[in-house]
Amino acid sequence: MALPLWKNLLQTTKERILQQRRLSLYNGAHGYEEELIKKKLQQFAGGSINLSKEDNGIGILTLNNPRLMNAFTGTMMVELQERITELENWKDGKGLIVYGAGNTFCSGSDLNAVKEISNSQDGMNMCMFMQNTLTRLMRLPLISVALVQGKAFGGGAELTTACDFRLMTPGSEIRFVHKHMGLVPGWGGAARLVRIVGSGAALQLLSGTARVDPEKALRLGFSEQTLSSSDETRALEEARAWLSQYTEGPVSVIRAMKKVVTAGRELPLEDALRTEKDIFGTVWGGPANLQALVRRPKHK
Ligand SMILES: CC[C@@H](C(=O)O)C(=O)SCCNC(=O)CCNC(=O)[C@H](O)C(C)(C)COP(=O)(O)OP(=O)(O)OC[C@H]1O[C@@H](n2cnc3c(N)ncnc32)[C@H](O)[C@@H]1OP(=O)(O)O
Repeated sequence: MALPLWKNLLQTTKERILQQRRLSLYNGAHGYEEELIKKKLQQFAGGSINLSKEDNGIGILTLNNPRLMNAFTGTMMVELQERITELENWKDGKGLIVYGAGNTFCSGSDLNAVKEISNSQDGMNMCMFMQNTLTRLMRLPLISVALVQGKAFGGGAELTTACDFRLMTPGSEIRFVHKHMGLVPGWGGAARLVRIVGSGAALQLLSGTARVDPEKALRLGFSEQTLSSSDETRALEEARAWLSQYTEGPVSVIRAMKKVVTAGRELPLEDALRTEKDIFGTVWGGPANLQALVRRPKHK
């Protein structure tokens, strides 16, 4: 007998919460108090994280606090988590561009807020909150690009590592300034940077607080391309065009492709192979596969 609607909705909501708990890196077992840190972060207001979901399946996530070089206030950290949840539930999503308003990327945490949460408990909870959020961003079944204009400093540099790719505009700069703050990365940036550029280059960038310009980023394999324009609008159009070459095609196949690569990157080999098999099963004999068998495309 079908469940009454309210029970069905409750079940779905419960499943979604459990799913998000499963997805999260940290929970109560790690001493992580999400509701506590969210309440604390809400005390530091300013700026916003905006998301527009376009018909072509590409989302545009805007870090919007240009007066402070798009530094993350507390409410922006909470809004980033809310936008990531929206993106996890966007079943037509294929790609994502993350960029900053005012022709600059992000200069990390809002130092005004950082001063107020410099005690250990708040700092560790903020660290776990942002690691949870950026890990979910990294695992989205969408192909993601950080469009770096101007400066990506500190946590802003770490945010670029949670995207699949980075595109940089002329004159832009990524810089892990943590050492100057008496810190190491706390949002997961070190763990991801090692996997992107290797441990040697990562150690040099972190311990040397090197200015990574577009040319250096290309040499390190940290950036895919230096865009031709540093004009905000034209750079966004170039980023859309670059990403579209990878998101062109059936949404089910693009999302499955990101999932098999995520499995290959994160799982031990045999688990990755089994996950690939399971994901293969979701597209084999599916509409896109059957249509291709009729069309018999020539791959010239
Ligand atoms: C886990 C890492 C994480 C953490 O520990 O929580 C962090 O990210 S710590 C923060 C790391 N980031 C920084 O240290 C960057 C600090 N900012 C700068 O170095 C410079 O602002 C800049 C990014 C190089 C840009 O310099 P410039 O072009 O000269 O602009 P201004 O410095 O004049 O900045 C304009 C305006 O913005 C304010 N601002 C900039 N960054 C921040 C920030 N992270 N927090 C708060 N406010 C910031 C800056 O103070 C200016 O405002 P006014 O002083 O009111 O004019």
